Amino acid sequence: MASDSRAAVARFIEYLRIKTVQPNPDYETCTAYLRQQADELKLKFQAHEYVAGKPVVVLTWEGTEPSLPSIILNSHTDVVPVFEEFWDYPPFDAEMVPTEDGKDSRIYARGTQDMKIVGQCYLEAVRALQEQGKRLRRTLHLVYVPDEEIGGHDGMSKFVESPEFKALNAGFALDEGMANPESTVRVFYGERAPCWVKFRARGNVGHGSQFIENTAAEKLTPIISHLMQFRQEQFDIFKTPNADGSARTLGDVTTTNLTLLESGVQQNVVPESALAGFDIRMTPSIDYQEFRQGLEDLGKKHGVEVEFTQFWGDNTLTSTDESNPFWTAFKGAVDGLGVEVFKEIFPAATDSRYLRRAGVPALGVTPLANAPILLHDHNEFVTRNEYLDGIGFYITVIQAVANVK
Ligand SMILES: CSCC[C@H](NC(C)=O)C(=O)O
Ligand SMILES: [Zn+2]
Ligand SMILES: [Zn+2]
Repeated sequence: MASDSRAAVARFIEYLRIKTVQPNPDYETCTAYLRQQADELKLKFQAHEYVAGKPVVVLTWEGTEPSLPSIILNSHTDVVPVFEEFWDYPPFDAEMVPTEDGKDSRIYARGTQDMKIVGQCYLEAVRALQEQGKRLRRTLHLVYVPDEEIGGHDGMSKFVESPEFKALNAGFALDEGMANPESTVRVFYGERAPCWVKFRARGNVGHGSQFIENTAAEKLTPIISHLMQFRQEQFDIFKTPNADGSARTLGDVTTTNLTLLESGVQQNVVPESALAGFDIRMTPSIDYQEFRQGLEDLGKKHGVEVEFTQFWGDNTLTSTDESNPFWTAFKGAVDGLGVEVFKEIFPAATDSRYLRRAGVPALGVTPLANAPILLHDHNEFVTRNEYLDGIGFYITVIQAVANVK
């Protein structure tokens, strides 16, 4: 833990108060804050703008063996919008509210869980290690990316393609995970891939009182039925326990949701067009290209246009066995802390997918056990002790992975 926990909490609060909220995040103030941190910690500071106004900030602490592949400690700086009227405390004040037993305080702010706690813990862990006079073998790059919450297309996606990224010579990365109401810390070694597909049907029009044939809705209906049936099959699998009796997780199955329906102008007019859009998340064990082809064939069979607005075709997983020395180091460190980890596939999409596809093994971890899942929710909070324990977690874990030989 940091030697001065009061100051560590004050810095977290300062970070939380920066309104990096989509759709107009204040990245300028955020970058100034990170520059200040870099100055205090004597870290090399770089800000790269692959898209104007959307900085990727890299803070570097050189290791004693800088030729070894480095460690990326990644976090995104943006946060999702709020419905302020549903919050008990202003979402960008980071108010500290004592818990009922008086032993802790809740810090309420958008981004506490997702994921400013992680970004600030990295900084505090480096500060504590420096105060202890430690040097690490491998170079650390604390990477602060924009726009993860809207897909990372102008952030991590562009960064991993850049010469600046290649120059980092990264060998391993830590990124975000998710809180766990259970007692274990969730560790994500892969992600489900987004497949966002739209089916647009066009058909005959006419008076709503007639038997019009080949209407747009008539063409779209079997497609919706087909995908709803697939949804049910997967849901049934999800509800069936594993052979060892444990519950399946979302990462084990493919989910399908009908999220867009557009059609119609007036109730007695048969519409010319109808659209159904689905948010499908593919579990990494299926063949993504085959799945995509199946959707294209489905559209063709019913004479309907198919458009993929998002399709992630890579299912690289991070090894969680002895073949990956960073996993061994990570697991040994958390075991030493008495923390039990639960390995999972992340149900949604994070910037880790860009890192894994670029060949950098990544683990997604947010050290919040016995904590409600509040990302994107009203009244998002973490407690002061969770934050301070998080710093302790990273002090141990960062040393372990950065000292891998
Ligand atoms: C396909 S880009 C969208 C990214 C977003 N990420 C999260 C973590 O919510 C999602 O999975 O919906
Ligand atoms: Zn996040
Ligand atoms: Zn998020």
